[in-house]
Amino acid sequence: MKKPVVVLFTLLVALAAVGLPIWLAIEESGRQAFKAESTHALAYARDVVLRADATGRQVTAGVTRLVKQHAAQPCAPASIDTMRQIDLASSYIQAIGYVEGTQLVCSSIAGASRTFELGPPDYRASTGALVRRNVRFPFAPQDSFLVIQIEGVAAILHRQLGIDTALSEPDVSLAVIALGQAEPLVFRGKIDRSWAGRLRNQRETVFEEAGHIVAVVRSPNFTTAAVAAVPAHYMAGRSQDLALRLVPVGLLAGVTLAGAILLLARQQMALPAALKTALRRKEFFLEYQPVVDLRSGRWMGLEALVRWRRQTGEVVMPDLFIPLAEENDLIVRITRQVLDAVCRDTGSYLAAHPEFHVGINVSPADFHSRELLAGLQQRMATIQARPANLILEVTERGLLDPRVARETTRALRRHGFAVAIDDFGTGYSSLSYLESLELDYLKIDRSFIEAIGTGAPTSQVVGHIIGMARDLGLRMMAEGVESQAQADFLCRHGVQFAQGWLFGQPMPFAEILRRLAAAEDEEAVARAG
Ligand SMILES: Nc1nc2c(ncn2[C@@H]2O[C@@H]3COP(=O)(O)O[C@H]4[C@@H](O)[C@H](n5cnc6c(=O)[nH]c(N)nc65)O[C@@H]4COP(=O)(O)O[C@H]3[C@H]2O)c(=O)[nH]1
Repeated sequence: MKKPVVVLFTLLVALAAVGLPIWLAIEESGRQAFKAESTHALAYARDVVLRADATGRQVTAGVTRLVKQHAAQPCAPASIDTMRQIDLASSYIQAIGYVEGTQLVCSSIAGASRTFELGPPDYRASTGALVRRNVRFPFAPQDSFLVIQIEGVAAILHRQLGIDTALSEPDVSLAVIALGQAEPLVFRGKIDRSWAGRLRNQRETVFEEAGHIVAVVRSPNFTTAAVAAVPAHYMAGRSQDLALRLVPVGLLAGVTLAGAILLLARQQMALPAALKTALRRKEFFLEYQPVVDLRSGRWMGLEALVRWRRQTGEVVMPDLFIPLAEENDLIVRITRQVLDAVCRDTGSYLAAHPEFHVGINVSPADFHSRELLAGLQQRMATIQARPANLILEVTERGLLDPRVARETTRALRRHGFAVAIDDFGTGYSSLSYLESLELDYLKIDRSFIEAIGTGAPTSQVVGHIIGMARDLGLRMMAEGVESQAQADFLCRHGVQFAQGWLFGQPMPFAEILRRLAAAEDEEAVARAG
């Protein structure tokens, strides 16, 4: 990616990193405010259900008592006395009386001396009760009453009873609704007739509609429901309060995140420059990992692995900087320094041990560079080693261009260098393509070695790779061998060489020399004994 694109992209990501937590904080404030107002509305609706049910129970009890005791003479003085007792004992029933037709013929209010016209009922409930929503009496013309008539007994209820809650919040609307009826039994404020329908089969529900947070709660005892509607501006106020607390936290998190992104991006963008400086200061050094002959257990070679020691003392591993060096056209210069280091470290050992080899990783750019072969020849001559001492390890990525791959591998081998295909199995090289190349070794990637004996889908792949290498007449090296079981499996299946932590981790060449010398001493002792 070009630098301006990277800068623009980084800035966009940093901006998103600031904006996203703020947006999330605002969203969360809204969500929490809705939750709080839902709880608020539900509390009112549940309270109204409790009151409505208590009213219903008192009405049923009053009616049952009157019918049981005075059905024969409902307007006799004894019945009027019972009516008055019911009145006094009940917290919700205003008055109770006996009805004939549409007339209240006697009641706890006026005894049997005065009758009152109630008018026709508004509807008959599913329980058989007749309901009049709006009855006025001549002695209290300013008030209207709810009258529930069961078995000839009428209970007179004040329309505010049951919804005389939330007095400190008069803009909260409340209602008791008989399910299936369009008009509420009692209500205050603005109630939409369709709200009760939103209950469906649920016991309670909450939703936001028409500028209100609406809660509807079904009565567990009667075919009624209570509705409470809290104005949405309550939520806005609460949301603002929450946002005032959450947004600064979001802002802080966003700015920290954006700062971290910018810092990382700066470091990333500074890395190519740092790599150039590292090349100038020669900050790269090598560690070597032993490669063993699986049958004899002897070390028959090494793989050179580059590391970068920064001025701070920090050692950077190749997985982090090789891809960057490849992207920034610096890899050929790094390979040059790697070759110099290999010659410096191993030169005299290789000159004295013609059968020993060192594997060197070459990137696609090295493989395409004309200077690779000449540079190798010149260095081998200087240290008086044989080209066969070096194995050039190239990944499938480096062999993507068939023409270059064929020419380079042929030229290298003609001059005595060995070529290995590295990390085999991670690319897409076909058998026929590999057949057309001149190669010496096939290195089986660590991921397939890891899978041996695990039952993982890739555990079968190693067998196919071994078969393929055999068909191509290539010697095999397994990478990343960590257990004796893996080593035994590979040896049994004809893999000749292996490297991995089982045999030795990458180490400085001085340590390699010490171990090689110790092994030689042991062999000498064994021979003498
Ligand atoms: N978990 C596990 N890991 C093991 C085991 N045995 C070896 N390894 C690690 O596996 C990697 C083997 O090297 P690679 O496949 O060529 O993979 C190399 C190679 O592709 C690249 N690289 C290293 N040195 C150079 C170099 O000089 N030039 C180029 N172009 N690439 C290099 O960097 C990669 C990583 O190198 P390292 O970090 O040194 O990691 C090394 C080595 O330390 C084991 O038993 N278990």
